[in-house]
This record gives sequence, structure tokens and C-alpha cells, in this order.
Amino acid sequence: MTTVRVELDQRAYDIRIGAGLLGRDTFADVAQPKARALIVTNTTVAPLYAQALQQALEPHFAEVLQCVLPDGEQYKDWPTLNRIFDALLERQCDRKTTLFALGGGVIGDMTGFAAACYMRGVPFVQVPTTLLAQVDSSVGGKTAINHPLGKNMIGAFYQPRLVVADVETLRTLPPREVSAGLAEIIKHGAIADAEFFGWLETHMERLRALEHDAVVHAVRRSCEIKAAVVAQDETESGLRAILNFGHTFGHAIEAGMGYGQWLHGEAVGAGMVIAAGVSERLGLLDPASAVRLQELVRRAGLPVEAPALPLQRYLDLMQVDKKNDAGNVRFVLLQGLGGAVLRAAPQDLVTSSLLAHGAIRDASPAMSGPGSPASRTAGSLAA
Ligand SMILES: NC(=O)c1ccc[n+]([C@@H]2O[C@H](COP(=O)([O-])OP(=O)(O)OC[C@H]3O[C@@H](n4cnc5c(N)ncnc54)[C@H](O)[C@@H]3O)[C@@H](O)[C@H]2O)c1
Ligand SMILES: O=C(O)C(=O)C[C@@H](O)[C@H](O)[C@H](O)COP(=O)(O)O
Ligand SMILES: [Zn+2]
Repeated sequence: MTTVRVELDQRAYDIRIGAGLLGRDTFADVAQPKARALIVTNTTVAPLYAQALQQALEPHFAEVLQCVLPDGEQYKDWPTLNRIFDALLERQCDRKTTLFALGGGVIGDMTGFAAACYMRGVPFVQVPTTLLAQVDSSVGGKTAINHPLGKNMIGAFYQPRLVVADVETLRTLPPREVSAGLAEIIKHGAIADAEFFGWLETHMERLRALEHDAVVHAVRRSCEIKAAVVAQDETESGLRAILNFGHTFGHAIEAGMGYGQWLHGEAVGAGMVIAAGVSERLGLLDPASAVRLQELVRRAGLPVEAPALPLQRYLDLMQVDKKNDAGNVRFVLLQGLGGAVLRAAPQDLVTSSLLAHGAIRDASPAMSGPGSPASRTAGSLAA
């Protein structure tokens, strides 16, 4: 087992990474022998891993309960979140109850948000079982549900007490979900560590085959990068926004297509390519580096083209983004490979990159001429 520490003073916590951690005594230091634990999971993960976690927790808690939710991004919503509160209240769970998020990012984000709200805050532990959740969503305390008009729009910053990433659980993950996790790993290299980006170029096939040493290295390095950013800027007043590279376009794709159609990691993959295109057009990123990023995304099994929505639809969707400032859309752009900046970008460059990567220009003159809806949006996008 290897451990990464998220340094947040009184709320610092460990990320434990290794094989077989669910079957070992990994949870002793979050034990509450007189209190209850509630495992929150979904219909796909429960039959695979809930029993193992139940057994690992039983020696440490008075009672271990389970709440099994429907599976899918489309259930990251109010009614499904309420089912966690129903489970807690039906069993009269008190404020010592610890929630365990067993699953991918959807379960992690919802369980964390439920833990932040229930009785104004109860402890929670992340037990991520997807690659994406192990390298990204289980770390850093962003918790949320989606709104039809925007991704992760209702939520809280609320840190877990512990993260346990058992890489053995990845063996049952469909290849498409492995690729989705690789998107966030590539993101970490692209924004913060050019050497790691180069390592990913060399080891992409080993990662897609889930070779143990390669996976542990990628999970660990991703967690180190994310933990260092979160420790400096927990609530995204500045630096933390770099973790959103690819997400302005990615979230527009997810919401625009309907949650669950494109996986989050797929949307981020295409979103990073489009954001690199904007960076290149602004002269922040050299063309060869933009090609390297696109090629690595493609080799990860991810789309490098956005879905063919009308350009104006993309521009409208991007108006709903937490990074926006007084109506100005702000993008995380690459400043060379391994560096990132948050800034607005001229509309024509954003449009040009979107059109180069799949968005469709509306053929109607009324939609594309001066004074059209597209050109009105231009004003609020300008730097
Ligand atoms: N909080 C954050 O910092 C953060 C970071 C990145 C992403 N996210 C959020 O995370 C979500 C995406 O997470 P995700 O990619 O894990 O998707 P997900 O949670 O939907 O899981 C993907 C699929 O894999 C299944 N699954 C999970 N573990 C499995 C296993 N071991 N074997 C077989 N199947 C398994 C799930 O049931 C689901 O069908 C999005 O909602 C995104 O917004 C949050
Ligand atoms: O932890 C962060 O900060 C991130 O931005 C990580 C992202 O990969 C993740 O998708 C996050 O949920 C996006 O946050 P949001 O605030 O843009 O919803
Ligand atoms: Zn993400």
C-alpha cells in the first residue's frame, strides 16, 4: 500500500492506494464502535463489492447499513440524493453515523453532499471503485448534484476523513470507463507535470491493460498533483480552477447531450482537445504540443471531437459555469505542456476551435450574421 496525504490542517486525510485494500483492515482509524456506518452504493457496484466492505467495517461499527441507489449520471439529482436522507432517517441515524461512498464519482459526489447536509455534517469516507474516482473525484472535497441547466450546480466543499482506493476493484471496470478515467489522468499531466505527461505517452497501452505497477503509479501521481492543488486552494478562489482544464467544454457536452449520454471523462477528453486548440490560437501552446495532447487523448480511447451540436448551443451552455466572472466565460488554457492559466478568450478563437472539433455552424444567415444570437454572445466571451 502507498499513501498520499491531503494537507488541510485539522481536516488533513490519507489517500490509501493498493491492491486488496477492501479485504484488509484499512478502516481502523475511522472506527466508531458505538456508532453506525451507512454504505452508499449503486445497483452495479453493490453485488461486486458491498459485501467485502460490509465485512471490513463490521468490526469497527455497532451496525453497518446499506443504501443502494440506481446507477447513472442521470440519477445524480435531488430525488436520488433524498433516498440517502430517507435511509438515514428511517433508521434514526444520529450525527455520529459515518457514510461510506462505494462506487464511482457519481456515488462519491452524492454521498459527500449528503454527508455535508445530514444533521449539518456527518463524517464520510470515499471508497472509489472507478479509475476516474481513484485519480480525481474521491479527492479534494467537491461534492454536488447536477441541475438540468448545469453540471454540479448544487453542492458543497466537504472533505472526506479517508480515501481508500483498492486498485483490484478496477478489474471489473468496462474498458470505456477505464478510458474515461484516463482523461483526468492526462489532465493532471497536461496542467501540472510535463514529465508525467511524457510518462503517460510511453505507458498508455499498459494503463489501458490495467497493469498493476502502471496503474498504481498513475493513481498515485494524479492524487499527489490534485492533493497539492487542493491544499493550496481548497475552495477554488484561484489556483484550483486549473483542475477544470477541459471542463468548460466538457460540461457543455454532458449537459447538452443529456446527462449519461457522454461519460464525464469522454466529455473532458474532447474538451481538453478544444481547450488546447484555444490555447494554441492564443499563442500559449505550440502546435506540436497541441498535437501531442490530441494524440494522447485519442490513444486513451477517448473522443477528440465534440458531438455535433450547433455552435450557438455550445456558447449558451458555457454561460452556465462556476468559473464565469460577471458574465465572462473563463477557460483553463495550457501555457505549454505542464502549465495552466485561467482566463477569458476572444470569441472568434473559441468559435474557431469549437468548429475545428465538431461543433456545427448554423447555416441560417439569421443565426450567423452580425447582430445574431451568436455575435451577441461574443461580447460576453471577449477577454
Ligand atoms: N468531485 C470531484 O472532484 C469530481 C472529479 C471528477 C469527476 N467528478 C464526477 O464524477 C462523475 C463521474 O465519475 P465516474 O467516471 O466514476 O462515473 P460513475 O460513477 O457513473 O461510474 C461509472 C460506471 O462504472 C460503474 N462501476 C463503478 N465501479 C465499478 C467497478 N469496479 N466495476 C464495474 N463497474 C463499476 C458504475 O456503476 C457506473 O456504471 C461525474 O458525475 C463527475 O462530474 C467529480
Ligand atoms: O476538483 C476539482 O476542482 C475539479 O475541477 C476536478 C474535476 O475533474 C471535476 O470534474 C469537478 O467535479 C469539476 O468541478 P466543477 O466545480 O466544475 O463542477
Ligand atoms: Zn472532471
